[in-house]
Amino acid sequence: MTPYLVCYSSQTGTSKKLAVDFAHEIEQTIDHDRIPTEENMFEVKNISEIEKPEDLSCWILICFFISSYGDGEQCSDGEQFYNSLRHLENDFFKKRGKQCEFTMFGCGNSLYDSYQGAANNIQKELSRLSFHEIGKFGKGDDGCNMLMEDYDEWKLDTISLLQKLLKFPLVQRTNEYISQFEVTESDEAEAVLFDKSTGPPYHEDNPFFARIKNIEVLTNNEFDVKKVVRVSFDLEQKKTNLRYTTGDHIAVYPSNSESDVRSFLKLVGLWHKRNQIVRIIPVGHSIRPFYPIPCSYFNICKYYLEINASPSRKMIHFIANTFTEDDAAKQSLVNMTSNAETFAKNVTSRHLTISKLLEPLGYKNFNIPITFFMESFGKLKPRYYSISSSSLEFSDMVDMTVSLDKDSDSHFEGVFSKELERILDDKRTSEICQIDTRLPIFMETSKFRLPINSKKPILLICAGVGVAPFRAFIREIALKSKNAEISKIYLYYGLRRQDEDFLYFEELNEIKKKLDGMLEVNIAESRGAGPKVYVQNLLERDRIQNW
Ligand SMILES: Cc1cc2nc3c(=O)[nH]c(=O)nc-3n(C[C@H](O)[C@H](O)[C@H](O)COP(=O)(O)O)c2cc1C
Repeated sequence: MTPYLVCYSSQTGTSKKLAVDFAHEIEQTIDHDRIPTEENMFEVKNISEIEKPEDLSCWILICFFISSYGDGEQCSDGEQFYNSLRHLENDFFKKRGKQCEFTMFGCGNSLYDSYQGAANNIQKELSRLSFHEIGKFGKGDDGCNMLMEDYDEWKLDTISLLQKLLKFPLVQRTNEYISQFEVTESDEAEAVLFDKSTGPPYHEDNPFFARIKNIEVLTNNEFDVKKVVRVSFDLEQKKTNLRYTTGDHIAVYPSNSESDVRSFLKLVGLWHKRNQIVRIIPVGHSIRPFYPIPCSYFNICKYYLEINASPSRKMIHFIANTFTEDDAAKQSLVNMTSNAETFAKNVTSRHLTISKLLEPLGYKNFNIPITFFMESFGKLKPRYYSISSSSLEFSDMVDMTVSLDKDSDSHFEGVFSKELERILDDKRTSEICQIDTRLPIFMETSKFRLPINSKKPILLICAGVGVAPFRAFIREIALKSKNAEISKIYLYYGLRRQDEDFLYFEELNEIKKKLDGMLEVNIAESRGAGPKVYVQNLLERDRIQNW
């Protein structure tokens, strides 16, 4: 067992990514030749892997990375841990003569009322149990695109504090880049991509390649600026045993577009070698390979590496000082990173990818090894969506409703949005209007559920594509209405223009007729011919109603 633990709780992977990075960075500062251990000293674990909170005293120090969900609540992987923690008596660890220390970094979004609720709650409980907190409580704010900035600043302070307290023998750091990977070219056959032969159970590390049964555009605007599509997947349940409950989430692994892969491989000088099979093996223990070995450069970049991730200020600063000898290019990057606000304005808020950022400075002026990006960007993350079908109605099929992320001003397009656009194009051009595409998916359970057997009215409030899970709930209630008494549903739905982006218009009208007064649809139109109306205006109007 290692003496130090880095423990994360995460819904969509941000905290996990930071925890892995933190362990990796601190390991890099330790001179392992002068310390009698063969393994790394910082182990990374998901919070759900800690069987009981009493076990926390096994480690000298625990560095927590905790994300908040719901209304300042724990992510699903952290719920059980937090509940058990709350049941321990005051000063639990002190009374047992244990001296335990922790650091805390929370991931949250300041637009939520309970900003950092989950991290705050764990911190409070640990202090009550006489865990001693070291350093500053770090808070990463996703709300103003500052999460990575906040993290980098906290990391710098925390690592130097831990170095002093734990008295590690330190390696001398320079601007020199030392790769954490060993790269060898190979003439072997490529390993199977996303091993399709692995059967159930399907999960994040073993997604199911689901066939797209149907894809349709739900919006109706001339220039398709805000396009929303419904995608239906065949779950092939008899074979896969994949199940979901209405209100759950579906996660999809997108792949990077060929043009993005081309730009990226040109940047790292490997486009001409794109089909070369390579073995890229991590040297230390802190990074695990997230791609098959051996694999071609092209496939690593297309299916596994997050090449469109947002570059951090620290990363660009390092590139300026380490990977270019061109003074003009260097100076331009140094200016860009001079302070957090300039960087956020010029890079982060413009959604610049690394290829787009460096292209105007000339790819030939940089000599950046692909391994640097493998360390910095990591694995292509799955994208999570609310399921918009009812499992009671269709157990063998799952629908999701996706708004395609496209910003014509900054030329930004989301990775999955681009892929869906391509699939729509393929469908349009194929003669029989059919699609033959499979995408890697898995299911994620959630706490978002209809009340059980309640006769109370149900109030559903949403805007735009937020109607997705409500469509599933409404369809489910309509199905139940055949055999049972149901609650009255009030839907408050904000949209821009009824004739353009009223998603599921016909479906909702049909259900409304069928439910005979038990579904009330209230539309707030913000860009229609009349005055701007938002859902809050309708709620204010109807607040006297007896919901
Ligand atoms: C549905 C939802 C609810 C959220 N609720 C909160 C919240 O109550 N408080 C908060 O500080 N952040 C909240 N967040 C923001 C996330 O904590 C933040 O984006 C974080 O970086 C996600 O980390 P993860 O990828 O590790 O799950 C919420 C995000 C989502 C999508």
